[in-house]
Amino acid sequence: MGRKFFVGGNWKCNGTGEEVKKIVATLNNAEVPSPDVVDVVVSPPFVFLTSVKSSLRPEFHVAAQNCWVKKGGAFTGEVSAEMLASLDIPWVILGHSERRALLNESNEFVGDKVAYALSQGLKVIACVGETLEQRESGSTMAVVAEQTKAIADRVSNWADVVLAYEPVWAIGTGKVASPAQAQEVHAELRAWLSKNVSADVASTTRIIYGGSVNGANCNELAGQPDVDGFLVGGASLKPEFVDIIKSATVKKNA
Ligand SMILES: O=C(CO)COP(=O)(O)O
Repeated sequence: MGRKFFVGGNWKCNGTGEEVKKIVATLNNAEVPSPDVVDVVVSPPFVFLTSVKSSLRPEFHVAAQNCWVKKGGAFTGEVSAEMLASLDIPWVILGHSERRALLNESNEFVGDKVAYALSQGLKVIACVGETLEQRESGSTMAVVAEQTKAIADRVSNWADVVLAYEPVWAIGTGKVASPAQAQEVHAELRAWLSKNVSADVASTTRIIYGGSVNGANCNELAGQPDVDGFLVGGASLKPEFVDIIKSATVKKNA
């Protein structure tokens, strides 16, 4: 079926210069499956992007955690997609729930960002996910479908998109989705893509899970048929991120 496992590390707003050097050294010294088996992408804060890119082993890649919605210009404090592209930063995370919630990024704004970043040659990790309240009221699928639709309405080529399902209630809480809960939403998202985009996009687009993934729970999650990898927060700052990268072999052997 050819969906290569994908492990992203979202460092969020963490790390000093010294800490970043340590994380990079750990990753550079780790024994991990070959790049034929797993894509590894780490996402440091903007200020560390170029130094991490140049010091990280070449088969691992970097992602920005955000970029501006359109061409750069008089937008103080923002970083544009074309700046990232000009520095050969290959990936960007867009629509993370922390930005949706704290910075009021709407579905439409996130969709516009995804389309613009793709137009500039970046690859996008696009995040969707429901809050606890939404899950408890039974609207999980409606919420993630709406978020995905705002992207699908603006994007025609999905080859450079990875979809990250990150339930808000599982982020940073230690309350990981059960393998069955993750599988259920991933399968429904894939069915949504099949119905609303195309069967081909549904079968080739990687849908990764994020929310309290760690070295102890990654293998069981990776064993789910529609879980194509992870977007890891807290544990991506620790040596156990290497164990999470290794969970790619669970999928390979499944
Ligand atoms: O938000 C996340 C990744 O983008 C997940 O964060 P945690 O792994 O810390 O729960």
